[in-house]
Amino acid sequence: MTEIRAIVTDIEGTTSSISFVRDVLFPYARKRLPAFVETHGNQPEVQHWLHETAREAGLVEASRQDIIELLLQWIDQDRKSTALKALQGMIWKDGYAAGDYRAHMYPEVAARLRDWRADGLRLYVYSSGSVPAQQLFFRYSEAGDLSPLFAGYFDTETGPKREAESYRRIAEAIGEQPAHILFLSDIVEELDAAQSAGVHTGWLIREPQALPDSPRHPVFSDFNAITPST
Ligand SMILES: CSCCC(=O)C(=O)COP(=O)(O)O
Ligand SMILES: [Mg+2]
Repeated sequence: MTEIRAIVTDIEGTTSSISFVRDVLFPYARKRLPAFVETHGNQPEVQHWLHETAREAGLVEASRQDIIELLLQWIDQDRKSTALKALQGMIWKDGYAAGDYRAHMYPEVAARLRDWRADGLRLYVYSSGSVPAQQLFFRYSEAGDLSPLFAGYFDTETGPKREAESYRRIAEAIGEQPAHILFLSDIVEELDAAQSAGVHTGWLIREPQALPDSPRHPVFSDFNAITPST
């Protein structure tokens, strides 16, 4: 492997469990979204994302109630909408601040991120969650405040995670050739896209998931199994 200088990691299913996102964060946002939109719907940033929601759905004239219904459907469908993710992030902020939950981290993740930083690697996040949501996630993690370990965050405003161009943009933004970057994810289509852009890949397949017969990316059962060559 060429020298790896930067690691870009996904969150859900990679650093953290899918069930924390689906069973804790999503229901928290779902329950509070109608009141949040009613209370904060006139704030410019919230207004912007409500407008983007309607635009994404192709709705020309949508009432606030229509948009709320749509967003609730999208939460149930786990739609990776940039607008939904931005609004969810704003709602989650209160839950973290109140101590209602802390972000799940697989047990080895924090120590391994620290090792990589100590080895001089730069760490980044690329997730469908909005950048503010990612920052909260690592700041209020079960393993303490991990946010100082990261040099930057990318969300779907950079582009969809299943498109190669998004990984080229990330490489450019962090000032590295794709060949010096390792992208970690649990989703093979994201890894395919990263590989098409020339980025190295690591496929996190955690127990009890079965290993594929002939995986098209290097497979790791956890972060301890990853040794980026530097
Ligand atoms: C940033 S925390 C919330 C994660 C989230 O909403 C999500 O959709 C996770 O997607 P990922 O790209 O990290 O698999
Ligand atoms: Mg994932």
